[in-house]
Amino acid sequence: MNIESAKLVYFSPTGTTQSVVRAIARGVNPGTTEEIDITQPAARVQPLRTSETELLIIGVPVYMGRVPAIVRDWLNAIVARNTPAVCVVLYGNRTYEDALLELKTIVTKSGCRAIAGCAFIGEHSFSDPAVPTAQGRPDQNDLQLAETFGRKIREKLQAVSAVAEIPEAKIPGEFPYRGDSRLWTVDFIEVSDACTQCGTCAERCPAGAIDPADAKKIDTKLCITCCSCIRQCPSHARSMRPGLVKDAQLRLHTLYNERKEPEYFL
Ligand SMILES: Cc1cc2nc3c(=O)[nH]c(=O)nc-3n(C[C@H](O)[C@H](O)[C@H](O)COP(=O)(O)O)c2cc1C
Repeated sequence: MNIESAKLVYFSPTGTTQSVVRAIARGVNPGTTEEIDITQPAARVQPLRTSETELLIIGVPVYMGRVPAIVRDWLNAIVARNTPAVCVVLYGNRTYEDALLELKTIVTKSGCRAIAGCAFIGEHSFSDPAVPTAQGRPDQNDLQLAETFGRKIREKLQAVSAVAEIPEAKIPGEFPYRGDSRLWTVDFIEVSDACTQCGTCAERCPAGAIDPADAKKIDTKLCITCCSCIRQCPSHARSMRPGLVKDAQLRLHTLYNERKEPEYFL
């Protein structure tokens, strides 16, 4: 079967998931693509509906070994009918535990057929140039591999005449899921005098945790510690203050400095 269109769906506060999903789509090379970026709260209001005639490439980062809780309700609300789906997780060189299996299970319950899955490595959200973890990932090699994976998906689709004939991908993982998806409630962002109150951080925060009227005010109950505001501040006014997250940054840098390689399952 020929797939004429693909929907690229991703939650990607620091951009690594987005770039791998796009690279896979380049390899698949469908006629048309539509991007559905669910990083912002406003994009998670409408549920997604898909059909058998389009390919879904759906990506999330791994948070505590799991699919981020912030997008789980939206993912569970997807309405699909036999839609072939590619499940993508990005993790920060520690481990993806059961996140890929969890994503596959969610999309399957929504009516998709999970025909492929992969786990790629992205620079850890807590990484910075002084204390890096998986810095610069995904790199050129990763993105080339993502394109190759995309081409293999295309071949898998072309070898059959209907979605029901495509074997489901065997995804590693355990149930009950091992990771505890509860995130830390922590006041860890330092805002310096360089802040111009431009509002970029509040606009891009995936959790709506930053007050648009005062970038120094953060609702720690909503904050998901994704560090998008630190990365995207045009004045470099935001940083991590000492504490739980900063300690984790050093721990990750020390314990997970050996390069891991992407894996894919078809
Ligand atoms: C709250 C939180 C929890 C995370 N948990 C894990 C984890 O369990 N294992 C891991 O290897 N990386 C973990 N990471 C790192 C992200 O999975 C990784 O940096 C990913 O590439 C970020 O994707 P994005 O750039 O699309 O936002 C975590 C990041 C955050 C913010």
